[in-house]
Amino acid sequence: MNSYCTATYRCYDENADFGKKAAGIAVGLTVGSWTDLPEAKKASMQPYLGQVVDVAESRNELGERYADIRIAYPDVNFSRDIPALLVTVFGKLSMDGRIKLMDLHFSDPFLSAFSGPKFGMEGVRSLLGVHDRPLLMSIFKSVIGHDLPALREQFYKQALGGVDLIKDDEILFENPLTPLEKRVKVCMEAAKQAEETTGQKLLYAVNLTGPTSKLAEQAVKAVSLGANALLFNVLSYGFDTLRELSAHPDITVPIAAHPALAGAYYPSPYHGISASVLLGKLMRLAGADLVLFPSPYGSVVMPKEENMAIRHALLTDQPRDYLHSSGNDGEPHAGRLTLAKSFPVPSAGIHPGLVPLILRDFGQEVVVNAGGGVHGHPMGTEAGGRAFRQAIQAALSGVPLRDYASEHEELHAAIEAWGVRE
Ligand SMILES: CSCCC(=O)C(=O)COP(=O)(O)O
Repeated sequence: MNSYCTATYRCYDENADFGKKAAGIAVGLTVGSWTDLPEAKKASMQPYLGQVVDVAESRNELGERYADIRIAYPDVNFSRDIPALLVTVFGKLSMDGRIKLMDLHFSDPFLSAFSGPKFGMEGVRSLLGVHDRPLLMSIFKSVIGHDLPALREQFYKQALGGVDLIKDDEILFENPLTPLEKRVKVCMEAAKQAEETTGQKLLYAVNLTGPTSKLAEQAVKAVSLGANALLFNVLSYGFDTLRELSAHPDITVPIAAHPALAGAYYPSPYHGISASVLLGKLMRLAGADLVLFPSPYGSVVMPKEENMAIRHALLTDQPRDYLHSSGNDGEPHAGRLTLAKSFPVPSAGIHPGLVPLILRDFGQEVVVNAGGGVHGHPMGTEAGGRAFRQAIQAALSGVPLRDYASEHEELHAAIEAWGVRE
């Protein structure tokens, strides 16, 4: 029986016959010359022909005419990898007028080729031993041009503040002052030293950079030197690179996906790929254990409904049928598999006064993440981490931040500096 992956597009055009447009896509991105073929040839091409599932015409709030078009693509047309799927459903089409890829549905056979996140949200929690609250991540800031002792100092202060994860800045690449090998060594030493004081485990996501052909080797080396997490700029390398790293048997640490370049894809209503596909479905499918994306509250703002759609894509159960051999009769049997959940990490311009909003929208299934909001704290980096932990505790207890701050000086100072949005 044929199986299909389905793509939904929003296509803007004042005059187009959207039914014709949809048929053109279904044919053009699959068998190509359908209309010119003799009947016998048409019949033999049928299994490879895209199918128009739905065409729903409407107008937006500006009065512009559009249609949501759904096309099913036969799995037989493409190999089971993300590059092949994306080139099929949105390769040439991405350049053909005002059209945006809004959603993707993966067939079970396609999905069965992916293992998804190796750790996922629960795996990350288990590594840290924290299951009853949102996690807190801080970001190295002002690291370019600094040497190893300066980096170590910054790491140590962040760790003492009670954060669960520390990530490199995504713009920290291989450099003579703080090369990855040395960075991992000094930072993991600082993590150990801080743990003696805080009693808290910590993951350090070191930025994996350099030529694509060397990435796996670099990652394995980082892990062998003690790195316990990786940061990866997924969109500059491609989803399949993430999938390879995530599936690599010797890369035994969680991978945090950075959204750098995502703004070139999702913000326009007329072009690109929706945020929930780009930073939700595809990141999870490719194996990101944590996914960073702009929040609706901070300095780089994404509309709330898009944020919630990403959240849904990262967290919702996606049971899938798959075939495996039972080992007894050698026959394939249907089983049930679910991709592990990816931890949502709404980011950019986050400060403690925003924590109640983050928890309201994401519940406990979230990593609160901040760079400037930690290091820019009036009492310093360590106090910055504490202020966030206090804000999380207040929000979990249902206590207004200002009330909680009356007995917690770090939170009080953060609120004085940046205010509260509840
Ligand atoms: C746009 S999401 C990525 C956020 C990020 O990587 C970052 O460095 C944010 O830093 P901030 O000082 O704004 O917390």
